[in-house]
Amino acid sequence: MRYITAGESHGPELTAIIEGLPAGMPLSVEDINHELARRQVGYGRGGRMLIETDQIQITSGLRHGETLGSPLTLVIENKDWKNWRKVMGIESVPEKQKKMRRVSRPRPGHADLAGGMKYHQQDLRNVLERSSARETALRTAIGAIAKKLLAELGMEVAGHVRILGGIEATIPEAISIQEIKDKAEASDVRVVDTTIEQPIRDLIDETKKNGDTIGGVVEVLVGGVPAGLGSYVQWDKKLDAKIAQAVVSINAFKGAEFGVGFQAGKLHGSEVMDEIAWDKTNGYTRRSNNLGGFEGGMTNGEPIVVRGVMKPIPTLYKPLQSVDIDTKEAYKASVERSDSTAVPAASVVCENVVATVIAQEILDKFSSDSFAELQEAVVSYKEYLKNY
Ligand SMILES: Cc1cc2nc3c(=O)[nH]c(=O)nc-3n(C[C@H](O)[C@H](O)[C@H](O)COP(=O)(O)O)c2cc1C
Ligand SMILES: C=C(O[C@@H]1CC(C(=O)O)=C[C@@H](OP(=O)(O)O)[C@H]1O)C(=O)O
Repeated sequence: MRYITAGESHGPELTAIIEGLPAGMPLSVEDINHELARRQVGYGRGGRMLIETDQIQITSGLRHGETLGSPLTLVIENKDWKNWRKVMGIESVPEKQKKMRRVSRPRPGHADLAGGMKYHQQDLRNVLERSSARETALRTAIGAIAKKLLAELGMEVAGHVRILGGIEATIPEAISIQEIKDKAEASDVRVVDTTIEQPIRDLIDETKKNGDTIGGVVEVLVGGVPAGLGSYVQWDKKLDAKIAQAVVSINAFKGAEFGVGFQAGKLHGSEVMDEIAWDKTNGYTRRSNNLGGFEGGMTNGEPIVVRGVMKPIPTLYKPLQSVDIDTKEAYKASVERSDSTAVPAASVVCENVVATVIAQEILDKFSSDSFAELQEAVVSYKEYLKNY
């Protein structure tokens, strides 16, 4: 399964084309809209989310609630477009109009300066429109389809915020993936640990008042994944590496780790490796899941546990020092309407990009022209694993 996304943040709409979904998979607009709505909420977001009500239009690849196996086209309208028609029009316009909302003082941490230099652009809006995380609405929509596919095959995905602006959540050890899902859903900062909800909201308010921003760490868990997805035989077949790429490709994400992750550098082997056990009902199991479900670039049958770190939002209402690209004089960076933090929303994006990579891997491994064929293949593979 492959996909491509298109669309500017303040253009008329966002579009994605997905190819390689099996035919006959049940899918509804509601499945996708639910996920889009989850991405839009979250304490700390700016004014844009009050304008948009992201809704999917499916213009190909679906008939009577089932995929056709042909390319699926997704469209999301940008409601804000009506406020930007003059700035974002596709027709040629007089020089004066071209300068409307021109950006010439690049924001440190955003794509503005590097993008302007690379693409020979003198209006940095031509960079920021596409580098904006508005695009993550589409990746969430694609992930919603992936999640639907995974759910039909008995795999569940949950995501939550572990750290926001330095405030860290404590997670009970025995918590199930379903509980994480439900608890994170019930909170506008998407934390499972209710004791830190208010302190986080207070910190976001304080940060916003100071014209500053905060980042954090999100965690995604995937349960029910069979052992043997991904491979050690070639570097680019390693599934943990593909997931890491997907996580770090989310705007503002700077790193990914699995299981104990970077802590592994401080621990002994005896504290990290997951001891192997076997019983008749479940086949092989592990006594711990320190490696986050991966060995040799392959799933090992334990839940996948992956975390991503998001840097603070680069646009600051109290802007940092920059340089005007016309005069080369020192100026404060430009200020665009912005979020104070988007970590809760990004936890939803993270769930969805991870789900997409796993769905891609499953569609690669098993016969999947039709959904029935895929289901049968997965059931029989799981049975084989149990008897291995
Ligand atoms: C859901 C989400 C919302 C974001 N909102 C903003 C925002 O309002 N303002 C901003 O400057 N950056 C925002 N970002 C981050 C920028 O898109 C990102 O920093 C920028 O594209 C540069 O890419 P990089 O940080 O990955 O290097 C957001 C990111 C995500 C995931
Ligand atoms: C539009 C979204 O996020 C945007 C991501 C973003 C950025 O620079 O990445 C900047 C802001 O855009 P605007 O200036 O239009 O408010 C965010 O709102 C979205 O998540 O759908």
